[in-house]
Amino acid sequence: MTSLSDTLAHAELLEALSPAVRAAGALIEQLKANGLVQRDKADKSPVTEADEAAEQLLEAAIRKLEPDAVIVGEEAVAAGTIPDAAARFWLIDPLDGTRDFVGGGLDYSVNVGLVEQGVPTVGLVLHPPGGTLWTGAAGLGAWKEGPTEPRHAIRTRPLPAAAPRIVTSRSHLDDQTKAWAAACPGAETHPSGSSLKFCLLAEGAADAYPRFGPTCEWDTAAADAILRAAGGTMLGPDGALFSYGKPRYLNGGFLALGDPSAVARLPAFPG
Ligand SMILES: Nc1ncnc2c1ncn2[C@@H]1O[C@H](COP(=O)(O)O)[C@@H](OP(=O)(O)O)[C@H]1O
Ligand SMILES: [Mg+2]
Repeated sequence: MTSLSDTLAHAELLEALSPAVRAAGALIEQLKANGLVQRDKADKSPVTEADEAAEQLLEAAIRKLEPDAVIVGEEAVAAGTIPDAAARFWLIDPLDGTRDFVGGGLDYSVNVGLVEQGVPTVGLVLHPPGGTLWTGAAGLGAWKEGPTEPRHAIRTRPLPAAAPRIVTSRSHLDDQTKAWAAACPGAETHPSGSSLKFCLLAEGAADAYPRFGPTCEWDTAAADAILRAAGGTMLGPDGALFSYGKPRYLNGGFLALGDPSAVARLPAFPG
């Protein structure tokens, strides 16, 4: 069995997994260029061969580092492989934003996150169309790198006094979210798809991401780790830090913030 002392340090995990996440992104782009075959899962959400192939690649990359790793992957769960939550486990969403992806949109991402004692501690998020990779690890910091920008540290920004930027789901925008955003004086709202919303907070390009409806833990863990490592926070409806390893890996609503002190200056969440 792998013990905590056997596992690689967080910085080494980021280094070892970055090429795998990039390879998964390249595979997704290649399969997209070849033409996608789409079908509906039991929950009626779409899935393609790109989701499944990318998850297999990522799972193999984690197993190479940690043969006994507990890995919770979106497509494996859909196929009935649902590991019990452990003190240390990985969450993979090989293609977050599949609806956008199959619709020809570009807001989709590859996500790998590590959870330790309920806290997301390591995260990698790739935007395959743009080739941008965000990474972060608890206590170490967060980084961004892309074709036109070398790897550099990112930080969240203080909540601006005027015109805070609120990111919301494009495909699951509900009335509660609209009402919360409308109650923020002078706010600009930007609908977008997938975990990329957290990355905008992490790099200081947006301030809040309210989500009232459910998501799954693999949708948020990787990007949540990056956001926290960049100085942000992620709160549940009770105002406590959002935790992982919940029943069925199902998330309730959350409020992700770039500036943790913003919670006192924004409308009450969930209201
Ligand atoms: N009712 C629901 N229950 C669980 N997860 C949901 C959900 N509605 C949406 N999601 C999740 O929200 C993700 C999309 O987020 P967004 O709306 O911000 O783009 C989807 O990820 P996938 O595309 O990986 O399936 C999906 O898992
Ligand atoms: Mg997802």
